Amino acid sequence: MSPQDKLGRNLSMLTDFYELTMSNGYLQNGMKDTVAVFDMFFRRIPDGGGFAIFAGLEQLIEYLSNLSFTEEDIGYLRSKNCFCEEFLDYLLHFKFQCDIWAMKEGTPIFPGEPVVVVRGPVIQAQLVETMVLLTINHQSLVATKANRVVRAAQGRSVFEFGSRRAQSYDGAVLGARAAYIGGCDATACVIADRDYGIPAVGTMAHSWVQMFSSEYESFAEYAKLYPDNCTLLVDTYNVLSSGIPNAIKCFNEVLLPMGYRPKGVRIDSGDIAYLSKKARKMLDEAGFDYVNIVASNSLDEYIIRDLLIQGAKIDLFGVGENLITSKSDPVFGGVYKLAAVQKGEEYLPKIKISESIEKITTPGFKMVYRFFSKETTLAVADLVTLHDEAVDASRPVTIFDPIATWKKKTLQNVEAVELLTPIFRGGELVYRSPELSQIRSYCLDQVDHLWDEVKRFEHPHTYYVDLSHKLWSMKNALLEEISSQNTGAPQINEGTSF
Ligand SMILES: Nc1ncnc2c1ncn2[C@@H]1O[C@H](COP(=O)(O)OP(=O)(O)OP(=O)(O)O)[C@@H](O)[C@H]1O
Ligand SMILES: O=P(O)(O)OC[C@H]1O[C@H](OP(=O)(O)OP(=O)(O)O)[C@H](O)[C@@H]1O
Ligand SMILES: O=C(O)c1cccnc1
Repeated sequence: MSPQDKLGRNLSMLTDFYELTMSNGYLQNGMKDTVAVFDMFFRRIPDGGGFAIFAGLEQLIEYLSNLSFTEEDIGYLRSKNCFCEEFLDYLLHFKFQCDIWAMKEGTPIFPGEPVVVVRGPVIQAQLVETMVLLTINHQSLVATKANRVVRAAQGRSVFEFGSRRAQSYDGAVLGARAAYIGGCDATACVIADRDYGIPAVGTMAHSWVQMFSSEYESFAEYAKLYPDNCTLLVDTYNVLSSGIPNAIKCFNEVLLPMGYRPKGVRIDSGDIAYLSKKARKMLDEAGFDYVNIVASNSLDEYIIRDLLIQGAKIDLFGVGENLITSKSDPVFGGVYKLAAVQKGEEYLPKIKISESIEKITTPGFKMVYRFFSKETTLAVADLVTLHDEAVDASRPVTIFDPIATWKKKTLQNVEAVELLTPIFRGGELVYRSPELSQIRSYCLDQVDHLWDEVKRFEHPHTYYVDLSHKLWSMKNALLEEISSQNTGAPQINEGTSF
């Protein structure tokens, strides 16, 4: 039987066709065992935010640990009439051999820095591109969005309610996982609880209320069944003249006599600020000041922020479609680029040229450090270095903007933390993913170590991601070399790659 993921699927063939044609080509060109280094990085933070959250590593590990090809897969590939038998045999006996370094899940990440580095035989390092990008792009997108929503809620709980509007199964289940990493407290998605241990929660739908001859009866029957977990949906008919009075009646006549404390009411339409304030007053006056008010209905970080500015009395937010699809900015544009090729003991840097400066890749086999101020404990800058370059933070470290090089900053009294952790060595897994709840706590803690200026929604401060002097010099030398080779020749075209 072929290895499977949590939903019973073998995802080894989830790769773009060109990965296979290139890998087949590398083999036929005698380059099969040439060691290449690829970086995954992203260029733009969704929603104009100041940082993103790295997520999806566990699913990438699962995929890479299970990477193997069945006779059926090989038969299918053979039917395409473009792969040589040697390549098909290579796939049939595939054994993963790459080294991988990655950020830990939950780490705040910034444009331009490698978040995953893959080093290994190019035939393999090429093949895994699609899944590296797919898993990390999706979950980082949702974790980033969730973290925005959670920050807007200012300490109030956020429940992820998005399964029904997610883009398919993995969008729902792994979206719930990513949302939890980003700081959501719970999910409505049952399988996400069963398989990932994300607390599953729920209230009731309008259909439940509509199924009974009266709103009160629907509340009373629900309360009798679930007395210790009773949140009533109060907006099916009229929140203030019907829903809240019936909820109070149900609490008094059903739950209190049973010896239970009611939990909450949910408002899912109308002017949520206005209704929540009125509902709070009514509940308080009836002696239920401890009953939570839950709000839902196409919420996002901006509406939540606005509701709180309006003084809405909401204890808990249920957020679905805008979170699970990251509707306002639904693409996390992480890319996977060749950075170096090993030659003997050396790494030949590889660069991808572009007309736009930001799109020129940073060559070389690299490492990323984050500097934390020992005084404030806040993150002050990231430094991308060559992989084996030592960073001595015991002395002042001068960093500079890699484009506007005159912009310099000297960091003193800082601690340097290596951000890329070894995940695979020679194809062997050397990393154990923490429990999901630990990843979530780590994420929230790391976000606490960012400056408020980086965290604001509008025009956040651009966090420094600089290159070490060695790396910057190497990149510039390469650019000089390329431009001198092109002297007299037509302009360097977009797409020129060395
Ligand atoms: N006080 C408020 N300030 C800002 N946005 C709000 C406020 N109250 C509700 N909203 C948001 O306004 C939108 C209202 O959506 P919509 O026009 O569908 O109204 P509705 O109340 O859901 O109507 P319906 O009764 O038909 O369901 C939702 O995204 C909701 O979160
Ligand atoms: O609006 P979202 O942020 O996506 O949150 C999830 C929504 O899903 C439910 O509505 P739906 O109309 O699907 O079912 P219902 O009949 O229970 O209201 C729920 O009442 C929320 O409004
Ligand atoms: O439990 C809920 O209240 C819920 C679940 C899914 C979607 N909307 C609401």
